[in-house]
Amino acid sequence: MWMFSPAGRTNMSYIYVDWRERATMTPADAPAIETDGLTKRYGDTTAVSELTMSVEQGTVYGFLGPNGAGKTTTMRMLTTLTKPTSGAARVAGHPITDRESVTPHIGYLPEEPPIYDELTGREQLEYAAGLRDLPADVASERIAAHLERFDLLEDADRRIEGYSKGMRQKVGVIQAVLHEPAVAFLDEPTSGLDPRAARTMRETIADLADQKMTIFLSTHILPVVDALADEIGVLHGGELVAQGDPETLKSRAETGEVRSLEEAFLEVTQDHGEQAPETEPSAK
Ligand SMILES: Nc1ncnc2c1ncn2[C@@H]1O[C@H](COP(=O)(O)OP(=O)(O)OP(=O)(O)O)[C@@H](O)[C@H]1O
Repeated sequence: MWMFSPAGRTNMSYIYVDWRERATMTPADAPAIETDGLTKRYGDTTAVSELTMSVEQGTVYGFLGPNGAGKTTTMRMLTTLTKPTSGAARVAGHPITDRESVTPHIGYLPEEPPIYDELTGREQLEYAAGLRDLPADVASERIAAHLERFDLLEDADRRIEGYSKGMRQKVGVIQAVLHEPAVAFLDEPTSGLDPRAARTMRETIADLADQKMTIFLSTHILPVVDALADEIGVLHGGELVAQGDPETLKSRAETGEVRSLEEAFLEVTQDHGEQAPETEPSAK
């Protein structure tokens, strides 16, 4: 269980009292995520091809790729929502074929957060907490703290049907991490957020990682990845075409020259001629 520090939102520091419970869910030496030849085909389309990767516990993994690269398909396989055609993966130490074992340890923010228009924000989060069997007192404390952090307290008792896209996104993210999963899969978490909310989101992700939650972060906003990721993987045409820590990816092996993450991204994905990714702010 966690709570805000007495200084509240101003110093943005969470205090997680009970993170050990989460940390022990994954065997101490097991990677948070490991895949071996993970492949998904839809008819003639190979969405993900022979993906082999490993993500350490308590790290932020930036998962990049142009549109159609296979990022969502990968996340859907790792969150047990779709079955691989071949290959294997373990999340939090459990094989993804064992859905019941994996799901208690993961949270997922998909592109469209699964929320109900007819509920209020607070009811939606209480519902999500109930699905995760959180005790009511723990749930209400966490919900209140998250709502405050994301500046949603005033709107918490309004129906979601009247929420903006950004407010929906905030609810979606909160419900993905409310149960303090070992691994959170976040697909474009800053989507629709204004600059202040986007900053809160980045700080929240950093805090969660500090408290040993593994964050699998997919976004086209490269500065967010540059700021947060311990490791980056670039998917292209379903294949992992580059992997490493941000500094290694940005330095050109031959010359040692350091380029921006955007330049590195464009270079490793240039063969197939995709457009430049969305950036924040625009690079030139
Ligand atoms: N249910 C499906 N049926 C058929 N093809 C699919 C399906 N889901 C994804 N694909 C195909 O798989 C490929 C990878 O799609 P995916 O949505 O995983 O990419 P992405 O990297 O998440 O893209 P974006 O950045 O645009 O969200 C694409 O060619 C897509 O058309």
